[in-house]
Amino acid sequence: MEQNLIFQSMDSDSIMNLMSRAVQHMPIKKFYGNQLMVKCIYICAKLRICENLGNSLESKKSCYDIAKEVGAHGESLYRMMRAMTVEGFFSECLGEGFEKGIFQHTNLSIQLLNEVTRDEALVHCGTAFFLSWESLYETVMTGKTSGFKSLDSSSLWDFLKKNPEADIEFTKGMASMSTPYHQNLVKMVDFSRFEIVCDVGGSHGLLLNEILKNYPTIKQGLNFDQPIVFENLNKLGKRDLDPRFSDVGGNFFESVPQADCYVFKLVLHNWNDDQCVQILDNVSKAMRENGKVYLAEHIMEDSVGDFTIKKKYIAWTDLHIMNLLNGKVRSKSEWDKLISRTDFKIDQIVESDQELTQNYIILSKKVIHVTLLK
Ligand SMILES: C[S@@+](CC[C@H](N)C(=O)[O-])C[C@H]1O[C@@H](n2cnc3c(N)ncnc32)[C@H](O)[C@@H]1O
Repeated sequence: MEQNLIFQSMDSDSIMNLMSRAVQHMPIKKFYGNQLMVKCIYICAKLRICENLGNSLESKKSCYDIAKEVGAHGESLYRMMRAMTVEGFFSECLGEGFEKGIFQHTNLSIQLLNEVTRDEALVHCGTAFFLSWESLYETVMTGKTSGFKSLDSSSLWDFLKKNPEADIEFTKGMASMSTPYHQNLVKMVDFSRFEIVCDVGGSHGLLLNEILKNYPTIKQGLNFDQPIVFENLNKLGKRDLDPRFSDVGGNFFESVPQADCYVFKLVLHNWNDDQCVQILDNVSKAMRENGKVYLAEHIMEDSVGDFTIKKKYIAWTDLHIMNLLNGKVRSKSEWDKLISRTDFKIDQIVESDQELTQNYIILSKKVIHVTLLK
């Protein structure tokens, strides 16, 4: 009420000045549009708007021509791209000699020409992740993972099972996000003494394939995941895989194949402690003598000091996993507590010196001393 009276006594220029100063003094407002940009980026990735615009920073094209080629509605696409220019994503060619709706790339939009970046954008900005945030309120209020409820499914995996297109986007996105770290992960530890290596929840199988390429003495590589993942993956065509590589479909809550080395990359962080104990019990039952388990995971650290890219990534990943997957990014003491409930002990933690590569938590079976009583 009081504020309205102030506005009434001011001319419109002063009101604009006041408003723009308010925005400057309230940096909180810069976050409000993030969800809109996420959706716009998803649409650009999905419809390959950026490739259609051209393959260099100099390329220019009418959004109405793009709309025709991708089957979108011209004026709506124009208004979406115009809004994105405000965030520096595309620039609109304005002024003499330009008809309405001609756009040019910027340093942001050009990034979506990269297939890996596009795959990541499709997952991060895609339906499953986007909708799941709708239930964060419930997760925070109840302490129970609720993100999947917004997907009208009993879990993320159930949603992916029902939506083959989203499942393929998820698997391709995981492959794109994983690949940059494979070289480090293969070299950080020595897999040469193992005969059968099983990548549990191996999805696309690219890490296992890299392990096989680097360790010629390994006899067999088993890529273990849900059967539906391989069904969908194989629809994309033949994969370029080592002859020792094979996909094995199954459910790690029931059993895992026999092997002497088990790799789990970004798998146990998706599950709560009880579920992890159940999975590791199945590994314990199947593991050959002197076997080892390699958990490739991020480790939660105290948030003292600078907020590095790694800390930011881990903090958001943890929240995302809490809301959607019933898991967490565990600290060293949380790993100690969890592993103490299993047949395993932690042999060693091999920390990566590369900012976003996971660390290895290496497990072997506890030695059980049996005292024979006479
Ligand atoms: C976050 S992805 C990790 C994929 C891969 N390890 C990577 O880092 O790129 C988790 C994987 O666990 C698989 N998974 C989920 N539930 C499973 C189950 N019950 N049995 C076997 N695999 C499962 C998913 O299909 C998915 O491929």
